[in-house]
Amino acid sequence: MSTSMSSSPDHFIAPVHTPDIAPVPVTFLMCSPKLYDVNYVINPWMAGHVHDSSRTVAMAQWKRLYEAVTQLADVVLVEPQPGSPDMVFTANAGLEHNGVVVLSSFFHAERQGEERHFRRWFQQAGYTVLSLPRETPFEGEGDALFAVDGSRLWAGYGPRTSKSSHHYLSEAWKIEVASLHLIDERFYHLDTCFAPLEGGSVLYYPPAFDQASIMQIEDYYAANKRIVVTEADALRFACNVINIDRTVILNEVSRELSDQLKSNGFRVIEVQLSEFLKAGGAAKCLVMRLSGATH
Ligand SMILES: NC(=O)NCCC[C@H](N)C(=O)O
Repeated sequence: MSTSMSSSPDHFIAPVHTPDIAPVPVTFLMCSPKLYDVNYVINPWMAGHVHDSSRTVAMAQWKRLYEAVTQLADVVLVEPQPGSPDMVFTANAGLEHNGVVVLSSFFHAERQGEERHFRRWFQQAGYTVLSLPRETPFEGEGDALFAVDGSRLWAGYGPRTSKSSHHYLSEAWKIEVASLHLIDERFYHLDTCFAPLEGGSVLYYPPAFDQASIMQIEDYYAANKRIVVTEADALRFACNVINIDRTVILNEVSRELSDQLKSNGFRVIEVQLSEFLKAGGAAKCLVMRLSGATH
């Protein structure tokens, strides 16, 4: 079922139909890099890398990530589509919770073509799909992350997602949304600089946020629960982690950070993802968390 959100938040109608989806522990949506390329520049990472990535190397790196994820969770695949080279970054397809997907409304025209492919996939899989107006950019899980206890949604805004989209997210799941302002173009999505982790800790790079946002993060997470990432590790996409129970899967990071994660009780799996960094993404961008799927 597809439901369209009206252009005015006042007229937003919450979904009335949630399909029966058999719950599975955790499922991730991934997309093969068969058609991956850096074709345009919509973030600072892509500058200087147009057509500079190797699809062969990207495929080998993606397969290692796929294998690591499938050891711990189910993976479902969406078919890559010609003309959508960034589709491999399925985190940006939308945000799903309880069988409801709020579909992304991409800021850049270069990625807007992905929307119909992801919409079709979610509809065929039985999700209720909600759409945002074109003038309300929202980039899915790239900019919206649930607190691990589900008590709130952390949502980024600034370079891509608009703050006005957060109201829709709050309405979709009747959940408190904490809005965080991203102020560094290199960290243009929330999932490039912030990761709530199992056990109630958080991995983050403070300079990516304005002061009010840092205060919100620090009000929520006690000092001993905050794992602050250095700029060098942030630039290795250290915050871009796939967290499944006590395991974190991420790009190669410093020994210090890896040891810190281990001393916080995490098993650390590092997968080299250099080809995807050229487009501005890493481990977490390459998966979308789903609470249920029909196939
Ligand atoms: N950070 C993410 O969640 N995804 C990476 C998206 C990379 C893509 N080239 C983009 O700029 O939208």
